Amino acid sequence: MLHWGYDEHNGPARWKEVFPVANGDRQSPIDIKTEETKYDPALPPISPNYDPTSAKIILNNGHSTGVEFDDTENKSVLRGGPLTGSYRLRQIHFHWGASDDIGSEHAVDGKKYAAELHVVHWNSDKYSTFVEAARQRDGLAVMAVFLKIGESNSQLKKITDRLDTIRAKGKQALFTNFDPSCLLPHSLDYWTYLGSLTVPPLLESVIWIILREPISVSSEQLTKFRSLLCTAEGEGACRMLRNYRPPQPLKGREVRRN
Ligand SMILES: COc1ccc(N2C[C@H](O)c3cc(S(N)(=O)=O)sc3S2(=O)=O)cc1
Ligand SMILES: [Zn+2]
Repeated sequence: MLHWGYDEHNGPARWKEVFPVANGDRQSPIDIKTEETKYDPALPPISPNYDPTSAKIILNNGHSTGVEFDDTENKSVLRGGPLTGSYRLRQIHFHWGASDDIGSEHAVDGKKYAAELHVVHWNSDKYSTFVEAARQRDGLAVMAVFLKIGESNSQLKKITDRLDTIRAKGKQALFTNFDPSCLLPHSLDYWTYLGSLTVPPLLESVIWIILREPISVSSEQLTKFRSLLCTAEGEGACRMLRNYRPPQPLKGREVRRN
């Protein structure tokens, strides 16, 4: 396998050849069986506090698109929920499929949404860099939001309207004055479990916080994601039609809800 991706020759089924942790005990995503989740009265609300001036750039990294934030100080953090201390906002990105009936990474009772937003944070109380935190069991916290096909999402439009300026892999553009809270649903009720990055190197360092209420996305907005390229300018154009990893074995893990 050359470079990992989501096609037959380099997709999730083959990642274990280069990243053996793909068969580990706390891999993500998972299918959340709601009947088996455990209500935990001790779980407090999650508390995102983001400063819009933290936003820096919007980019196409070849396997997703998203916004990167200035994480050189504690300006935008996530606290509460299952977290101890504060986790610093690093980036947001999306996962989607080749058609509207698939695309999310996590599933709920076997149901997949059209797409999934990930808001990535790292434990800046205990670790000094993202890369160091990404190697620790409690190093990362990713908040996931499901995108359900429906009305066009006016907040998401701020991102989908810029995708034609970053079509090729490696392209980026200035993107500031953006608070990702605008993409969160009304309710911050969540499920939480211990898992991993869903992209190589699949590090088992993520505390997952999955919001139970989805936000909307229109079919036209999703089409814009699928028009992104996973190849750089001048390379043979290959469209980013899908970039989700399928659900992985739970291996005895507990999924709690607040
Ligand atoms: C150590 O090598 C890494 C360096 C950087 C990254 N990043 C970019 C990825 O898009 C990506 C995907 C994540 S997901 N789907 O939430 O598990 S988290 C994340 S990232 O911002 O950390 C990942 C590993
Ligand atoms: Zn992700």
